[in-house]
Amino acid sequence: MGTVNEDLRRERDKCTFDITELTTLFDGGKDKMLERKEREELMVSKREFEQGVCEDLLSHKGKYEECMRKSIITFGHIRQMQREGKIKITDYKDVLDCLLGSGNTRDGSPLALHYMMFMPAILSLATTEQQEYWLSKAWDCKIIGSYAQTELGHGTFIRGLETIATYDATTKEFVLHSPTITSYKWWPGGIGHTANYSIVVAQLYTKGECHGIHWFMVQVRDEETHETLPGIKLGDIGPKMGLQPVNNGFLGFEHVRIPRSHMLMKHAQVLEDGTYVKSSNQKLLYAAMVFVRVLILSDMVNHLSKAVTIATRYSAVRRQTPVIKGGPELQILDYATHQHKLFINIASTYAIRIVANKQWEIYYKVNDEVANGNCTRLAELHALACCLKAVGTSDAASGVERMRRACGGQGYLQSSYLPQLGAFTAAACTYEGDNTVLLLQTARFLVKTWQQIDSSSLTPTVSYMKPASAARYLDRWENSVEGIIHGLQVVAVKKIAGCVTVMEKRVQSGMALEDAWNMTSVQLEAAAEAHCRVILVTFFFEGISEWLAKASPPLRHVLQLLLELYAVYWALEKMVDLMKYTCISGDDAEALQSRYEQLLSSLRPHAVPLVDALGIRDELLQSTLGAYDGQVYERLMQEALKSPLNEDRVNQTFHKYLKPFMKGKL
Ligand SMILES: CCCCCCCCCCCCCCCCCCCCCC(=O)SCCNC(=O)CCNC(=O)[C@H](O)C(C)(C)COP(=O)(O)OP(=O)(O)OC[C@H]1O[C@@H](n2cnc3c(N)ncnc32)[C@H](O)[C@@H]1OP(=O)(O)O
Ligand SMILES: Cc1cc2nc3c(=O)[nH]c(=O)nc-3n(C[C@H](O)[C@H](O)[C@H](O)COP(=O)(O)OP(=O)(O)OC[C@H]3O[C@@H](n4cnc5c(N)ncnc54)[C@H](O)[C@@H]3O)c2cc1C
Repeated sequence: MGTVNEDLRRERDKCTFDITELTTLFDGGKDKMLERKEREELMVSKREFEQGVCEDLLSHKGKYEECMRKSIITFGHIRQMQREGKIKITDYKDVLDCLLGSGNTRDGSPLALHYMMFMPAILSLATTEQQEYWLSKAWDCKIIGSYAQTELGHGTFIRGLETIATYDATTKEFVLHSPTITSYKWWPGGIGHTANYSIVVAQLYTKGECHGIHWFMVQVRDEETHETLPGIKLGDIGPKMGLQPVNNGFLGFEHVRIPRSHMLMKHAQVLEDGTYVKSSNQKLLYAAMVFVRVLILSDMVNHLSKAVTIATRYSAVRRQTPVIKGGPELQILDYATHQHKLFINIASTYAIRIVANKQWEIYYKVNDEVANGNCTRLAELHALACCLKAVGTSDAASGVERMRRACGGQGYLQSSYLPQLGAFTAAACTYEGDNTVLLLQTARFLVKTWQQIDSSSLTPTVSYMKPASAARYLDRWENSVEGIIHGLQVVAVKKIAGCVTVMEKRVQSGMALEDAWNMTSVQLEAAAEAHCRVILVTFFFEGISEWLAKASPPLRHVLQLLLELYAVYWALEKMVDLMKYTCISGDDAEALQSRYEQLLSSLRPHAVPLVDALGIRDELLQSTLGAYDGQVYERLMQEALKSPLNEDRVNQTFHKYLKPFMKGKL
């Protein structure tokens, strides 16, 4: 729009640090930042995007069709980069990170699953030969894939899935069948109208024996006509809370035959004669889910970055209520309550980016070990990915909701883009494993770790449990980031130990272990969350320390404030636990509260620069409230005028219904 809003300009004039320096750290280095900018420039410079209609105003069908048009431009570009060797399948995590960050459809993409689940599942579950065959086709988009695991009857309990794959040794084929309505696949993204292949999860039967769930490549549509293949029943599941164009669908099979080679056989195999060869570790079959949970944490950074950018810029522009009679109205960013809403989420954005990067490092390390036959850290990785996916998506979802409220009524408008971000993050709390269920998986690992604490050496992410369980670990409270980490560690350990004690008592009183677990599961979920808080603050602390070593003094100061705010915020949030389990005193708690308020004031001048440094260009932010120039009122009006209801001065319903009603004729 041109001129920058005066208030926003003033905020930027006061900036004390080099914004590009921070963007470079956030992006993971200068090269990565330049690559991202170049990629985004190419994507948004495509004129075809401009010709589109506003997606928010379209029907369910219209949204799908418009998003398909846009996605093809995006993915055409990605394919071009891949053909030119600029992105490689070997850096698949980077590819996904880039795609998700640079996605420029408003409400998801029908091709999202192809990249987010179909290809990762091939990478995790297919043999080298299968990968060579399927990945080259998928990577080049010669085929488009979906991932069909969840069924109408079962999402969480995957061992209870009902789809059957029976091996027929005479024809060397599997026969896929959906025996009940509850066995219909329900939710696979892209299956509605986009994908022509899908990875399907089904109970494997061979030689009359069931071997549990396995993963199969199934063609569902003709490659030329896109017509559904015989025996396949599929369709769209209808409008959702958000992510309309993701094209989630249903899928059923009536005795559909696929070749033996279409079972993904990296970990377990069915030989030609029907002999089943078990995986060295059956949980390796769940590898794709672990990868995607790790990916989801990275994706939360994208959504939260957008939400805090929108809300912070808007809060600098928005003025409301003079504090001194007759004085100017304050920028809402100056209210401490508002800073309390905003700044923790800015800090969370940076924290989740750092933690997500650290989680990727662990993921690749453990994966390398597994490839060499060492599965020692598999359970730890699973527990880590589960709790970080659960707490990360939950923090992002509540953060986005807080940002929506921070924008008052305007945040409720689709044109603000906050409702869509809310729908993205809400969905992430459910998909790839409901958050409660995932936290209980982590709890299971923590309980086992606690029970073996004296007899075995602890893996790195739980190594704090041993020292933190010692009576003298925290005999003096310290109000510092390290002190808070120690306090949170003690809370986590005592909560886990408490759960074990409660369960043991319940079992001793005659309760079955399963019932004791269920009855204690509210506490178990909280214990897993407490452990995850330790991980989040610790990884953020370690990651910021690495950034501090590279940063110039003015930036260092701001990063330290951000880290401290994050730690103090969570200490205050968890004060009841700290009071219960550690030696923190009422005076320490008061001092922390007062420090928190100081931190809000100290961060106030840096708020706009901190979100500018996230580097989201307007075309990707797509928000009336969050654009760089802060011309919010002009944009709001411009978007409102596009409403189809404004096309007629008098809507036909006036004559048809309202007028007769007002005249008492209806
Ligand atoms: C890139 C595109 C660009 C586009 C650009 C343009 C657009 C830009 C914008 C685009 C934005 C995005 C758009 C939207 C995309 C939407 C994506 C949505 C994707 C979501 C897909 C899905 O949603 S897909 C379905 C996932 N559905 C689940 O996720 C089920 C959960 N349910 C379980 O996952 C199991 O059911 C559960 C609980 C483990 C129990 O499994 P179970 O019953 O077999 O196991 P048990 O509990 O008995 O546990 C037995 C022992 O196994 C251990 N163990 C268990 N798992 C283990 C593991 N993985 N690794 C190691 N160990 C493991 C455990 O710890 C126990 O260990 P121990 O015995 O030693 O204690
Ligand atoms: C937007 C979106 C996209 C999706 N995309 C795909 C896809 O592409 N492919 C695919 O296969 N699936 C997909 N899913 C499905 C998703 O993976 C499942 O919805 C998810 O795993 C939860 O399963 P469910 O819906 O059966 O919930 P349920 O398992 O029925 O859970 C319902 C409630 O019961 C609780 N609960 C269930 N079991 C337990 C337990 N053991 N202990 C305690 N509480 C429990 C849960 O916490 C939850 O609150 C998608 C879902 C969404 C929303």
